[in-house]
Amino acid sequence: MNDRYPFIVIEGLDGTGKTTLRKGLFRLWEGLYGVTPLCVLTTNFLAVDQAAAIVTGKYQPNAGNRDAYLSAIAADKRATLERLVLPQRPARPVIADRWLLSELAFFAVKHDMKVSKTYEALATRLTAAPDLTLVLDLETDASMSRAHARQGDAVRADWDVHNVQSRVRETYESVVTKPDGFPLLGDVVRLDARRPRCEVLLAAWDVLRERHLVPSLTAQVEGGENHG
Ligand SMILES: Cc1cn([C@H]2C[C@H](O)[C@@H](COP(=O)(O)OP(=O)(O)O)O2)c(=O)[nH]c1=O
Repeated sequence: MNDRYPFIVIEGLDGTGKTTLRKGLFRLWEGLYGVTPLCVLTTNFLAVDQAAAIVTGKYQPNAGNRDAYLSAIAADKRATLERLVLPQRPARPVIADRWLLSELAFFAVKHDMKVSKTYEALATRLTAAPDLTLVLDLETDASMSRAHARQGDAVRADWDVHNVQSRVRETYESVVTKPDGFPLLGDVVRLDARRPRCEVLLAAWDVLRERHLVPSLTAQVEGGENHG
């Protein structure tokens, strides 16, 4: 096992179980290896001068602020890579709650922008890809009712509605079925999120193991190595 830990992205509609899976992976890494992952979000407001463009472009999207928003999230992602993800990878895995796929869907749904066009705009600014993008897939009705049942859930009328979420899901699907066109997503693996959460966690862990993204426990014991 080299000392480079993986950068893992979890994508999926609200309510599909991203937080649940992230917490499960976090505990497995801590419990099995004594290594605490770093968890980041799709936007971390690290490019401070871009914060206003991010908030306006996300919550009041219109044709006039589209390009400024795209450029702002590219700058924020670049700052997140340079200041959080890349420096931490020698020491711990990094798990992102949403990353590029969510942005492709936002621009497709809100601005009718082709995913290839959004991708190109972001790709020119990004220096590194995750090893893996896990896409939690669940019928829109089911994800929405899970999300709405959540305590304190803030529902947005222009986003958390069935026809919008269905279009977001269709966009995910269009990308997941053509991953070769989107190398900055890393390996893209769809997980069936209808299953009980322990099965989803096991499936995700199997994907990591198959790709040698988790250290082998035997090697660790034999080598007396402790990554903590
Ligand atoms: C994964 C999962 C979550 N839930 C609940 C827990 C949460 O209240 C809600 C949403 O899960 P959550 O993990 O918060 O999803 P996301 O981060 O993608 O929005 O659904 C279930 O009822 N069953 C499940 O299998």
